[in-house]
Amino acid sequence: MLSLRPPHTTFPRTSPWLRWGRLGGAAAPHCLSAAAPALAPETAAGPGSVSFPILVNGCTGNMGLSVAEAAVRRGLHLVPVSFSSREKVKTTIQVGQTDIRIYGPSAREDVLSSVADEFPDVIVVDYTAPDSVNSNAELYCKLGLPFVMGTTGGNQQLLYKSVQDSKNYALISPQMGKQVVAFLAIMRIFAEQFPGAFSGYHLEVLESHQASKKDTSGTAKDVIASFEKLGVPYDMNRMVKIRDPDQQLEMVGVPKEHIEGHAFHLYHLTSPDDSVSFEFQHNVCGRSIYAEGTIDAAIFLHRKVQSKDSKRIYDMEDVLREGYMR
Ligand SMILES: NC(=O)C1=CN([C@@H]2O[C@H](COP(=O)(O)OP(=O)(O)OC[C@H]3O[C@@H](n4cnc5c(N)ncnc54)[C@H](OP(=O)(O)O)[C@@H]3O)[C@@H](O)[C@H]2O)C=CC1
Ligand SMILES: O=C(O)C1=N[C@H](C(=O)O)C[C@H](O)C1
Repeated sequence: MLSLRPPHTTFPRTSPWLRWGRLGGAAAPHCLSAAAPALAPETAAGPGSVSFPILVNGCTGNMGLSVAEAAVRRGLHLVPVSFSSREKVKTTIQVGQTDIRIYGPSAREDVLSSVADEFPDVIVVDYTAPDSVNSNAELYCKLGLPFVMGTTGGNQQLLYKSVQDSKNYALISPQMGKQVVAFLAIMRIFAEQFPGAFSGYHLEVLESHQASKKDTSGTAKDVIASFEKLGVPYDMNRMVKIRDPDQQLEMVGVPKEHIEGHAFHLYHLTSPDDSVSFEFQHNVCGRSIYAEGTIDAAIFLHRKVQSKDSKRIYDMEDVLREGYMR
């Protein structure tokens, strides 16, 4: 969403969400409280659709579970194993008709190695934790398991290097939601076409996520990279990260039912003399947009592996451009 205020309006340089809060939520983002309707299996797995094995790592977490459920809805074959960071976890999780067995870290390599033998066309999806990104990716690369990395954080340079060195296939993106992916692409193109167009402007970035989110929004970092090319330097430490549920309800305007799963982002630009301002927002409630996008990504990557495409590393812009996103 882009809003242009009339010139000669002085904006506060901090907390536009607080300003909205004071406006009684008039300009606050709107979220539907009902979850997005699930696709009927018969539609999802209709003629011409693909089916292949998919292993979702991180099924004990919110995204992992949502992706596993979406995989079943879309007619993919859910491999009945997943992993935890905890060694003593004796649990199974039921997704559709499948009981997923959760293994601890010490079993990871053996179990994944058996999966690679048993399901040679498997795609692994990773929704774990920022501090697992690199070690998990290294193992997938070592075993030649193509993977979709939805988990944010970690050492991104090292992540790309692991994939490059191993010649494994991977799709890496901090953002799987189709419309947000399109927004990120537009910002990238905007910056390429008009480098420095916002020189001298001042940028404020606010992001609000569920309290359990450990890292800074990877999506916001991506958008900021475009703003920097547009001429606006930004110190990541200045980003306002809201994790407190009371603030989210009162200041940000997150619907109560989405306090435990939301991603609200606000970018506010002001000209040097405060006479012009821009605001961009993308506000997501729930996780269905990411889960569906992740399945699109897995289908895309599966096709690339099967066709032995010479390109090995992809992002969601590739998926969007090739028309794979629903
Ligand atoms: N790309 C995208 O579009 C999106 C990305 N994300 C990212 O996905 C990640 C997960 O988010 P979310 O599901 O909300 O977080 P959760 O905390 O709900 O889930 C993460 C799960 O990962 C498990 N886990 C942690 N370390 C490991 C490990 N080494 N191996 C296996 N499992 C592990 C944890 O389980 P346990 O305690 O049992 O170890 C936990 O249940 C975050 O980085 C988030 O930023 C989220 C939404 C969209
Ligand atoms: O942890 C989340 O929830 C999300 N993480 C991703 C990110 O860090 O950019 C995507 C979205 O913001 C939801």
